Amino acid sequence: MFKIQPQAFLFDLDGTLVDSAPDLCFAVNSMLRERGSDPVELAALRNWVGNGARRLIARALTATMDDDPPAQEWDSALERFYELYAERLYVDSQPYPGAIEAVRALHGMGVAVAVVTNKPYRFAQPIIEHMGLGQAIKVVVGGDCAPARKPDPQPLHLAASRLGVDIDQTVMVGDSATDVAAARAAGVPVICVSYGYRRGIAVEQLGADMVLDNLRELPELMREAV
Ligand SMILES: O=C(O)COP(=O)(O)O
Ligand SMILES: [Mg+2]
Repeated sequence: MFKIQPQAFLFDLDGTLVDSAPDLCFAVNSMLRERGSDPVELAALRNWVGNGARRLIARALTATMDDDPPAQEWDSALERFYELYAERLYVDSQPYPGAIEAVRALHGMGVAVAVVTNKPYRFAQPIIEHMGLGQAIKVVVGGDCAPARKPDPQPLHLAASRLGVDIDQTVMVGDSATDVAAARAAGVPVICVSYGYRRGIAVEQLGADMVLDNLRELPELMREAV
């Protein structure tokens, strides 16, 4: 599959390494309740994650209000969500099966690992630490770290440069069309997981170079390619 033996993997976070939707949903619903709105279903919210917190809140407000709220209300809803989510980053969130062992195995093989997420850095980094991956994941690029978020390729370039590897020596691993588009824009191969948050798009429609059901398969592929 790989034309090159990659020096680094760039992992998406939400929907790829961690099922973060339950804690996101709790914070979104706490915010909505405070505003007097009805809560949203976890199943619906899973389809709204992946384009950053602002878009998540915009989707939640649009789904629960008859009319679009005034601009300053979007901002205050987002700020309140940030406060509520900060208190609860990993109460019900779970790493996906195989994710932790895959990252550790790649690290042990001398492959550099970064996370490139649209989640704000201040939320992403503690989740990675909590999963026990703070040592293995050398670089975390959050949605607020580069001038633009995925699907723009800039966060991938930033991650590669912080890792000290050429972008051509990296492979992106993600769960969504956003990740595939960012990888294509950066000209790097992309692997998608068959689970995660895809906004209703079938995994076969994403146009990934490879689909994996479990990230545990990734270090095996690297070993086979040696
Ligand atoms: O949209 C978000 O906040 C996070 O999304 P990502 O980790 O899948 O990039
Ligand atoms: Mg994702």
